[in-house]
Amino acid sequence: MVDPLTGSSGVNGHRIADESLLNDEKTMLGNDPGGMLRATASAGAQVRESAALAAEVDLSMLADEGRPRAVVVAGIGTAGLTGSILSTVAGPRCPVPIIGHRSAGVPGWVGAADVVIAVSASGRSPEALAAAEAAHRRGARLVAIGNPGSELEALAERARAPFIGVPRRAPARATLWGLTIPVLFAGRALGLAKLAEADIAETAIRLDADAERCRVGADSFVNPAKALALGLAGSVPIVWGSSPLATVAARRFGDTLAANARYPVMAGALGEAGRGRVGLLDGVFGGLAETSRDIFADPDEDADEATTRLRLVLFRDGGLNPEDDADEPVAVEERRADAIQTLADRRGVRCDVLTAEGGSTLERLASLVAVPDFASLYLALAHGLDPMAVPAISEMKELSNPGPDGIQ
Ligand SMILES: O=P(O)(O)OC[C@H]1O[C@H](O)[C@H](O)[C@@H](O)[C@@H]1O
Repeated sequence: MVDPLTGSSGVNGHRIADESLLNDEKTMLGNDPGGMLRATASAGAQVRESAALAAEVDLSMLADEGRPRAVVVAGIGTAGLTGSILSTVAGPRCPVPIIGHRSAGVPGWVGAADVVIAVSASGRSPEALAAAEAAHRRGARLVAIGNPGSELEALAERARAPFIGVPRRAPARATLWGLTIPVLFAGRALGLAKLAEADIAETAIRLDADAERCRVGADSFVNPAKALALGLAGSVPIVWGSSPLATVAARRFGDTLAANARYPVMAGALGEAGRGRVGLLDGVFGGLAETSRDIFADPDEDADEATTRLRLVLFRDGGLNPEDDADEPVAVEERRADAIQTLADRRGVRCDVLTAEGGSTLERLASLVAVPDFASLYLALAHGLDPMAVPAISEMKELSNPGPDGIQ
């Protein structure tokens, strides 16, 4: 139990990342008592399990009244990210707006013509519960996704709305795939997202293969997640995505780096960053920090540890195929991605590049999420931090929720 009066209680770990910890399997597992590594390695299994669970639920009533005016995906944190994923999979030509709603309830305009997808891993976030309630009250079509036996399930039952139960075995942020697949099933039932069984299977296979490459026993030389984590150690990471799909992955990495490794991160779309935030490369953590570096020094041996530097992680999409019907031609995205690498290079800001692979949107997204998910855990573990227990999150909840007697 965290003592709310002493803000740093429960916080331990080392300020400087210790590379040797990442080759010490026993210590790593000891620092991960909640099993975040195991939960993250289950991504492929989550995809298969959720697909089987979602297939058992009759979602036909969602499409009964025809195409909705809008779809609102309501949920917070990881649950909220599933809305961005649905919108990415539905693609730029989706005829219906798909809107993520990350605060309690639903937007004021939601009514009988709309569909609300309420998502909560625990099945009890006030945001998703209020959304499900509001959807029911306003006569919107509702589907709820989350922990079986939860308040959310009870609410869905009362509203006579379909509920897809996703067993909760880990914190929400390690259940991304378990939550995502049912949201995509709902999108498919509405005729808005293409989701072939083969794409689901291929995505699960890719997640399994990446989990294998990133396994705890594989050392930093062959483990892409450990290598990425060590590159980021001690830096201020900037994570930019070259396309809408790559930006979803970039934001996900921002979330996991913050919650698991407790690093401050700037994450977003490269197109937008290019109009403002790219200026960071010239600043005190970027070009200015780099000009003081000894250019003959071994780049991997940073003598000047006191200087905090930016580290750019660029997620490149590359485009699925030339007839991709996105509004922005792939060539424009590619040129912008090349440009940012040149800018970083000119200033001595180091840059990691991850390029999407795979045949479907879902698989390509998975290819950009899997390794960074593990990297966020390894970065936590290199600092001796338990990636699951985040005292600040519990403390925040304690301080901001009313006590049993109603006094805050
Ligand atoms: O998915 P839910 O159970 O509704 O949780 C939503 C969010 O709640 C908490 O704030 C957790 O710290 C987040 O990691 C989580 O994503």
